[in-house]
Amino acid sequence: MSRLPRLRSSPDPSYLPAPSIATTLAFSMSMSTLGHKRKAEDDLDAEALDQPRKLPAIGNGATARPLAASRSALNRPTTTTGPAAKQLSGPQRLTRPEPPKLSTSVPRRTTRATSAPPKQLGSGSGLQTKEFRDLQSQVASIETAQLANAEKLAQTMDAERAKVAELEANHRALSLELANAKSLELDKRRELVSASDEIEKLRIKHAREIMELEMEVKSKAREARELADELRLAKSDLERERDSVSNLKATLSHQSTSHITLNAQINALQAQKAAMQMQLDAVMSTSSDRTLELETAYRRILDLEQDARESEMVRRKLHNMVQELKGNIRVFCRVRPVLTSDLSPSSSFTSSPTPDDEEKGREADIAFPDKRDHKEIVVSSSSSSAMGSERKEIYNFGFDRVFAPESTQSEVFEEISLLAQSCVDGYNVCIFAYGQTGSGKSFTMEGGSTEATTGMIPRAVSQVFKAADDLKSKGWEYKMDGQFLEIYNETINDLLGKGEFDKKKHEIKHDKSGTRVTDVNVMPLPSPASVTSLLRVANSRRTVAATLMNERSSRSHSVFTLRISGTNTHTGESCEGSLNLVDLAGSERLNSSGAAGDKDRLKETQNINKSLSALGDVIAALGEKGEKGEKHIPYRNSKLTYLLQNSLSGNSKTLVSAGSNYGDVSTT
Ligand SMILES: Nc1ncnc2c1ncn2[C@@H]1O[C@H](COP(=O)(O)OP(=O)(O)OP(=O)(O)O)[C@@H](O)[C@H]1O
Repeated sequence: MSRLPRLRSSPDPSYLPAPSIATTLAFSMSMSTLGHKRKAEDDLDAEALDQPRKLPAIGNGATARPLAASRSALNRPTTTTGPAAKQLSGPQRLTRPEPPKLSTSVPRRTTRATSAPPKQLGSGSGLQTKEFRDLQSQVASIETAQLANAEKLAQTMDAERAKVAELEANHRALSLELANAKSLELDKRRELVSASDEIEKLRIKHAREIMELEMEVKSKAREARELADELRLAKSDLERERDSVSNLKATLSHQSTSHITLNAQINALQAQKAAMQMQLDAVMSTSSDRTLELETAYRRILDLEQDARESEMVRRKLHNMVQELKGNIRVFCRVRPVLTSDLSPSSSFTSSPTPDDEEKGREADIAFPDKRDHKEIVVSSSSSSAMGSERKEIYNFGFDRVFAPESTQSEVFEEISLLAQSCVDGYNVCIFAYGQTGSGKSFTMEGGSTEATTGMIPRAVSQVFKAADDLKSKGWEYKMDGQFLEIYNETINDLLGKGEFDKKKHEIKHDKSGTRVTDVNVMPLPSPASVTSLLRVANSRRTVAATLMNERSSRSHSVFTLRISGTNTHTGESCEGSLNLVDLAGSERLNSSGAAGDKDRLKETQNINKSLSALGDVIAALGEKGEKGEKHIPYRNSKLTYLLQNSLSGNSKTLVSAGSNYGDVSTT
């Protein structure tokens, strides 16, 4: 910023007042005193010229005038001629004025003294005259000198007047210059005022700029802080990046090693590939032969599949023939082992005779003499006569198969498994578990909790699923559905339903599509596991109504029916079979069941016996029909036989597993 001259409120000592005319005259008159000062002023002026020019203080009056202006006026070139011009052309020469001479009036006074000499001289001696003359001569010389001086003075006066005139001219010039200077000063003052305004504006602007700059500085400081934070973050990022770079470098070096290893492996593999390519070429060269062979084999497979389908049909026929030869109705006898519970005083084991045995006064024993075919069972009983002699009776029973107490579930199932295959082949199969309460019917049908004791129902179901799966390769696809019914007092209950027992009326319908029971749940069974869950549901539904010997489950027939429908996608054949697994109600006698004195139990037992004898009649009639041809089969005599009509008639297979314990063999 440019430095402007400072305004002054008081006159600066370096400024001299402008000389007035009077002072100029006085100045001229006292030149001698100024002579020695002139040098100093010149020096001062020279010094002032060297100094930076200063402006007079505003309001100091027009009298204040810088000497420099006067000097410059004096130094200004002029066209004036004459002595003044000569003086003005250079620095003015100031001369010491002569001392003032005596005025001309003095000689006039002297002349008057000559004409009238002092009275003292007139009365004196010659000496005094001489002195007087001397004095006169002196006066004369003085007067001469005075005259000379007066002339000189006149000349001087003229000179001074000329000087005065010159000074007056100077004065006028200076006044003019002063006026010019004043107007210049006014201009300057105006300039100064405008400059002051401008300065003020600049100050305000400057202050605003300072403020803006301060704000900018603050924002810059904030930015700097933010940048510092960012820098810190960037540094930490950089550190992390450095770490990761070092890790990457380590990984890279590791990868480089791996790369080298891989390159080596690639080279080895390429060599291997080349070798394999050669092998491939060799193989390709023989592939056409192989393709031909494959086509031949494919045709052969098609032929074999056709053969297999035909064989399957043959197998079905043969299988059925075998089953028929074995007998469409078969009866097994299974004697369960003695249990610890049988050894209790109330047990029916031989060591503790049943009321019937005691009634007859005899003990029963069982033997299995047919060790090869297992078809015979011998029951012997001994009794004492009234005379005290012992009488022994022996009964021989023949069955399609006898299972001794030590027989396992899998051995029993071996005889049944072929019937499961018959179901898949489109035949109806009925397997009955018959016997007294506790003779092992449920054990045989449902089994125990271990794999070894798994019963016939789960095994048969698994077998059916397996057989269906095996036939898939021959184009057969099967669909399975299941239902579980209970017949109690000649009333049908749905064990898969939700309603109360004995309330809902279910009717049995026979039509072309098969047997159907109204309002019962038929569940799709996609896997053996779904059958297991179905059995669990059914068991949880079975009502517990205790009798003297067992529960309601023992006093009702339960019928599990698995319906199998299959279609052959290759041949378009279809078949429908069913597997009925029936756990019959206990076949105990009225007096042994304890039902004789109980009206409800009596009705229960009568219904059980009626339905069991109806089943016996139907089976017997079916057997006779096979031998003699047409015969009426009394299916309608019980709900059970009517329900199973389709599964007992025609080419159906029926198996009765008669369960027994030692004490009850005679009843079986
Ligand atoms: N072959 C066997 N091996 C071992 N235990 C058996 C056998 N048969 C039956 N049992 C056992 O005998 C008892 C009675 O069997 P189970 O309940 O099967 O008779 P049930 O004839 O079905 O009786 P209910 O008519 O009351 O149902 C059960 O504890 C069962 O485990």
